[in-house]
Amino acid sequence: MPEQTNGQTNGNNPDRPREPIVSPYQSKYPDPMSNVSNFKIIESTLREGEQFANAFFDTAKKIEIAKALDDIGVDYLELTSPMASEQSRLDCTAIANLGLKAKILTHIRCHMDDAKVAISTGVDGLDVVIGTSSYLREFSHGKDMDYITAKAIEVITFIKKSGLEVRFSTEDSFRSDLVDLLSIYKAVDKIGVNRVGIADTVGCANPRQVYELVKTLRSVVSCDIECHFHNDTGCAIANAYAALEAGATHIDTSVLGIGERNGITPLGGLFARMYAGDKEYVKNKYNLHKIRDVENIVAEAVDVTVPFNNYITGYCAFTHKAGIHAKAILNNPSTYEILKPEDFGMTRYVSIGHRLTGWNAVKNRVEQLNLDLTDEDAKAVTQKIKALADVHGALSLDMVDGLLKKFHEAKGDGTHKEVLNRIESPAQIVA
Ligand SMILES: CC(=O)SCCNC(=O)CCNC(=O)[C@H](O)C(C)(C)COP(=O)(O)OP(=O)(O)OC[C@H]1O[C@@H](n2cnc3c(N)ncnc32)[C@H](O)[C@@H]1OP(=O)(O)O
Ligand SMILES: O=C(O)CCC(=O)C(=O)O
Ligand SMILES: [Zn+2]
Repeated sequence: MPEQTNGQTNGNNPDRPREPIVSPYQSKYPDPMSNVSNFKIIESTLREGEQFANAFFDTAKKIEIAKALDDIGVDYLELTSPMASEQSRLDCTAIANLGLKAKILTHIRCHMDDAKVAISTGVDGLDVVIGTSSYLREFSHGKDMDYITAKAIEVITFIKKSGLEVRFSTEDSFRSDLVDLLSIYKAVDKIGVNRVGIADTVGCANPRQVYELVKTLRSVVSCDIECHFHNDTGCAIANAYAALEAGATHIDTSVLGIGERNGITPLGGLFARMYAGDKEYVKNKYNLHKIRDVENIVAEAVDVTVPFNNYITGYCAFTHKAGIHAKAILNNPSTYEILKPEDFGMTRYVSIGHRLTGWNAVKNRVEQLNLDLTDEDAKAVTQKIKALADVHGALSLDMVDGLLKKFHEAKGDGTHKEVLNRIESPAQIVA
């Protein structure tokens, strides 16, 4: 049994019962609009992620990340525009030639020059974007909707002629006029664009607004619908889920959510959310055990640590602490877990060396250590752990084990109660 030293015991027990995830609020009937059980991931760590403040990926690192994401089974990899720099262009070509299973896309402005250079890199498809909100029309490119529509048609037609997949996206969609949006999406759908994209560029949208816009768009275009959500106001994962419920087909992600400002929908967070929606679809399609590896590669590359409360891989994502939780978790992990750690290559821990612990969790540790102690004994040691933790803070698992072993030894000659009374500090346990 692998052990932790920070007061945590591995509570995994394969003999314990597990139940399927069931929510009484889950609809009993299939929703024909919803793509929660049928979606694709456009992984943009190598595009949006490169826009993260700390990001600088050299060619070798981009290739390492691309391969790691390909191992996970993401459907697409989106790369920085080849117009960004000469090295960006060379990197696009290099990754397009790796022979990965994922389709390779690059991201360009709605501009013929960009399209020509992008096509020459050998990627499988181009993601074309142009801002349609009044902010971007006035302060970014300065073009009106007539110009944007005509240019979109010209660029898409050109890309299609080259045989590549093409997506057309409006930047800042949620601050754009609805009639403008639907008109341009209809126009590009008519000429055979493969996907249209909605982008919450400033992270202003909420799930209800997302649902409404995607549902409306779904009734207007026949092509696929991609969605891109920034996380400025904390809705990026929920918005992705709402978009899929409303009929979107593709979601943009990045590893750890890195991107411009505080980033976009994180890949791991999307996995967690979608697993709760349709576990079998997510487990069968994606290699969930690899998420930790790619997060570690990216975290190191951009010089950050994986957040303590990260979805799935945060250090406490599967740690249970309070006595009430610990007892129930040890009886049946589904009581307090919606995600099975083992499905993600992770391990559950039960933390017992603190003042919130309960005798059931301590008794479980007694059993793991094969000690012959009664329930009353476990309760007595639990009280000692609490008393020590009140004064000295949390005890490590080694300390808890030491206390249990000392108590157990002393039981042989009947001095266990005295031994417990004598211990006034953790130092005395190891003495
Ligand atoms: C919301 C997003 O994240 S969109 C993706 C953002 N990605 C990037 O910006 C990629 C990295 N960018 C770059 O390397 C550079 O900005 C380049 C190479 C794309 C352009 O560089 P520059 O020519 O020096 O222009 P600059 O960055 O100052 O301004 C952007 C130019 O693109 C134009 N533009 C902006 N958005 C678009 C668009 N979607 N479609 C067409 N043109 C656009 C602007 O009007 C401006 O043109 P100007 O040169 O006539 O002023
Ligand atoms: O191309 C897109 O759909 C999104 C572009 C982008 O990064 C954004 O609008 O935030
Ligand atoms: Zn973005």
